[in-house]
Amino acid sequence: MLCYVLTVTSLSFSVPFSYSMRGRQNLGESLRKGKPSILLSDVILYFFCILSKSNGNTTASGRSMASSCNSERKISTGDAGYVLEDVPHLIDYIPDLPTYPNPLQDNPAWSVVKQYFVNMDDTVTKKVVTHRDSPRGLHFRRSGPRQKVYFESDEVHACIVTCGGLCPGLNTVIREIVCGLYHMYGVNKVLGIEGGYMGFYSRNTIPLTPKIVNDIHKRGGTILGTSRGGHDTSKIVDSIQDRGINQVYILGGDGTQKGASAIFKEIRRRGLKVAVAGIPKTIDNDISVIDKSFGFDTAVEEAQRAINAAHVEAESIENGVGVVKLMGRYSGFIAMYATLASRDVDCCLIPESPFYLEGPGGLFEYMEKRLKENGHMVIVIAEGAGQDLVSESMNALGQQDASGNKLLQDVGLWISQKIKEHFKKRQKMPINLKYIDPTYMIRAIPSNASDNVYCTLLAHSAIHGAMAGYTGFTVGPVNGRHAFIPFHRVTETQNKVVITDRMWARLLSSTNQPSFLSAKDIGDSKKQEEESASQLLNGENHAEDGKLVSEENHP
Ligand SMILES: Nc1ncnc2c1ncn2[C@@H]1O[C@H](COP(=O)(O)OP(=O)(O)O)[C@@H](O)[C@H]1O
Ligand SMILES: O=P(O)(O)OC[C@H]1O[C@](O)(COP(=O)(O)O)[C@@H](O)[C@@H]1O
Ligand SMILES: [Mg+2]
Repeated sequence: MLCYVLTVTSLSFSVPFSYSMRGRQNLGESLRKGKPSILLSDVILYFFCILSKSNGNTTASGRSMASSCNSERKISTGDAGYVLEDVPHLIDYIPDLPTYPNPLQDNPAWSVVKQYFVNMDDTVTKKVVTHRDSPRGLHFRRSGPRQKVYFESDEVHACIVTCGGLCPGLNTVIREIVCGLYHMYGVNKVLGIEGGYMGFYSRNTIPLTPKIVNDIHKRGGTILGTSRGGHDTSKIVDSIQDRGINQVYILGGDGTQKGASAIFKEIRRRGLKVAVAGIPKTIDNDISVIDKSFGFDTAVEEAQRAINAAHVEAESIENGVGVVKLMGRYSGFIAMYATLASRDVDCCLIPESPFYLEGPGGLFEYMEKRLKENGHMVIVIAEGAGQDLVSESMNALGQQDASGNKLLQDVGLWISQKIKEHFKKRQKMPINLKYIDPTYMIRAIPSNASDNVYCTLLAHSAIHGAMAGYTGFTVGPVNGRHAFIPFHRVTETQNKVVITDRMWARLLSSTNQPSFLSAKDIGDSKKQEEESASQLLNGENHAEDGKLVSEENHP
């Protein structure tokens, strides 16, 4: 049996985790050295794994399993270093809830599927690259329809809310939740909460039906509106309770998922039969664990148009320089993928890779060389790149938005100005610079075909999970298979481009830009890389592994 109790585990410090003996030795070693960079929660998981060896249970398939009662996490272990990090369920705090047959079994579209209910023991592995002796590592519960559901169709009163910045695909997810609930589960009471979290207690609601949402996937933005700030947990839960809502679908990024986790905890504290499901949204692809976020593909595709325009402009004039700013507050995935896809970019600057302007190996030296060779060049810069340099020269005040996110200086304008000033001094090399900032244009478009399909799967995963009584979870693909993931896993760390991964090397070799790293930096990163490779083999699972770039996905 799985169970969990409440502890505070959000504090982040560092020790690697592994189920294996080798991992235990590493943990001891790391504790002795005080090595930075892993999570307290993983330490808890580690100690649990040792303790749980004597606490055996049997799964539906008859294999031995052990389960955790020592943290807020719902963890069970199995043979060969198998660890399942499960998500909460309504029966964890409301025992004896009745179940009902899943209405999908009478649905003509679904009943033809050979195995339309997911096996209760199916889990999805976080680690796909393994060695013969390495432990199986961390797993998440596979998403999908279950044989028994915990809500009757006419009992369900769902609501949907969208929070944080815009992202292509929000309307598609809204549409697919409404249509999926209606067509798969016969649910027809769905409310849209207007204007983000604060809309729960300060705005009207919109009834959502398949007819109302029929065409919305063709529009950018969110028909519900969105906001930053204004998260008041008890007022939100009061509103959920007062309105008789029992399924809450929350679309948003890392901040939103933290808010969703607080809502889930308050709902559980009050003992309400309300399922809370998160659908991760971030155009920056900065949410960890999941393979990638919806809207990201669309953003990369749309960025091509801006890069192309910059290239056409730059190519048409002597010493033409095109500068394109793309979104990416802390993670440079859009800039990296847009650069790799375009082949017209000569330099890509991202937050994860610090750069400098002057002197040997700096940006200006590279620009001079490139302009001499080619007569024009294109620079792509992520909005969060070089913020330390910008703050230095602009005396930034450390302002924040309503959600507490750091407000960034316009690095695109800043770098354009710096480049102009530099080449003005170099009289023999006058340049012509065009700066393009397509950021909000990219964010406001509807999702492309592949994101639309992806949004549908995310919406369906969330619906199947909520109907099956799971709660306090977010959904997303892990190594290509959709899974239910506990909130804390996606909020503890951010997904970032790993500049020691092969993907960044591919980018450097395709643009030929300097790495801006000193020999010492390279030595340090190599050491880190070796350490993380050995941690990977020891079965440690870091939420910050950048799925889009990690070696796991790019052989
Ligand atoms: N730690 C937190 N706890 C509760 N709510 C939060 C937290 N961080 C952010 N939020 C709320 O989540 C919503 C969206 O957050 P924001 O950071 O703006 O966007 P995103 O979810 O895209 O990261 C806001 O309403 C904000 O108040
Ligand atoms: O101007 P806004 O609405 O605050 O949005 C700017 C931010 O939104 C983003 O597009 C996405 O941020 P979130 O996903 O955290 O909302 C960032 O790239 C950007 O810095
Ligand atoms: Mg965010």
